[in-house]
Amino acid sequence: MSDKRILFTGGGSAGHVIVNLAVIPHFQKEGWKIDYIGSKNGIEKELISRLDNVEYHEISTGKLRRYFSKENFKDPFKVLKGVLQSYRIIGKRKPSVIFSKGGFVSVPVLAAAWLRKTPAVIHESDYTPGLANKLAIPFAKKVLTTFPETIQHLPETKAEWIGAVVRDELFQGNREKGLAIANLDNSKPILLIMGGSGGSAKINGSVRGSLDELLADYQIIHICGKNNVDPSIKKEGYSQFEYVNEELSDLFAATDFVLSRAGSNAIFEFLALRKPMLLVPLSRNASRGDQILNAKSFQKQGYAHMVEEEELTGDRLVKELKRLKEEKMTILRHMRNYESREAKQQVISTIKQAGRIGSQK
Ligand SMILES: CC(=O)N[C@H]1[C@@H](OP(=O)(O)OP(=O)(O)OC[C@H]2O[C@@H](n3ccc(=O)[nH]c3=O)[C@H](O)[C@@H]2O)O[C@H](CO)[C@@H](O)[C@@H]1O
Repeated sequence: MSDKRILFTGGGSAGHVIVNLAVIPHFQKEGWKIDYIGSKNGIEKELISRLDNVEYHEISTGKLRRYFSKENFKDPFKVLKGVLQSYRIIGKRKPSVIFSKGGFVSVPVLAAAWLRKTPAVIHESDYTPGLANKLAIPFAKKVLTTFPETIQHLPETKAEWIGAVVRDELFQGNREKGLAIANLDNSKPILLIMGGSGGSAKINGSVRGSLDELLADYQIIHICGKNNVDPSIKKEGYSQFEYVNEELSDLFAATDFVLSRAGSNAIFEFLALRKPMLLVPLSRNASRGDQILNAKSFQKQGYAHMVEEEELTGDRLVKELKRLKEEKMTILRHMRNYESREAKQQVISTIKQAGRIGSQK
């Protein structure tokens, strides 16, 4: 067997795992051994444990909060423990290269990689780098970006724009299967609602408050987030899910329009699949405002309409979703200008180069 070995990290939310899920199968096909460092309870553990032949290692993690909390005093020790644990794992598994998709769990892993002199590559999918990636960049050899504009926020010698990495299987969905899964039909256009991988209370509330008006125009697939399904709502044409794994490609194939948060991975998936979208980015009160930049960039290029969270009311939602339907052809025309670059292949070859393995098989 081959001794090619790679270690992945990234987690906290699905947005920090999905790119790993897209590239891991390619490395597996080429005979690489795969290790993954993640947290004890993060979504990465659940998503990675669904894969065969990936060894998952848990480490202690801290959260980098922008607000006061007693936990802020304990967290530096947890992060330090995470560095020591990662240092031991890297020493034992001896990967030739490490790939990080970001999130808090990745910071100690990258610090340990640097101490072990193991080359590391980071992927940043948002318009501006997140706090975890900012801390980890000094330890990395390369930083790959989804948005071309992100390059200006990164060290020139490390930054490389590669575009969005989308999972292959999302292009292989079947509309009829998707309709059957959601118990819907072809009588009205299908609106898919996704409030990010964790769901959005704000979007869920606005949608449910205007459900009858929305159902007059659309049938709805509502991915609400963990514990957010409301079983008391039983309306024809309205189908709820907590979180979707294998069935996502079929549900996407059944989708005509999208209402979504503006997480980078999700919106590039909708663009690659040519789904006109209305975006409600996470507000500046709850984040560094990266989703607002993601959404503005999409709006500027004609791929999406956008409503800021503070302006979201039931009436506005109904009005904007009617407008989205009316402007479908214009949005699709703009979307045709987007070329889905060979980002995945580029990520893979950059990772291999960083590990000085080149493209040898
Ligand atoms: C609250 C928060 O911190 N959000 C951040 C997080 O978003 P979040 O974790 O929501 O990430 P994204 O929107 O980028 O991606 C979500 C991913 O989960 C997948 N998916 C979602 C629902 C589902 O049921 N099944 C499923 O597979 C989507 O197809 C997509 O690939 O990471 C993104 C990428 O760094 C950032 O832009 C967001 O600001």
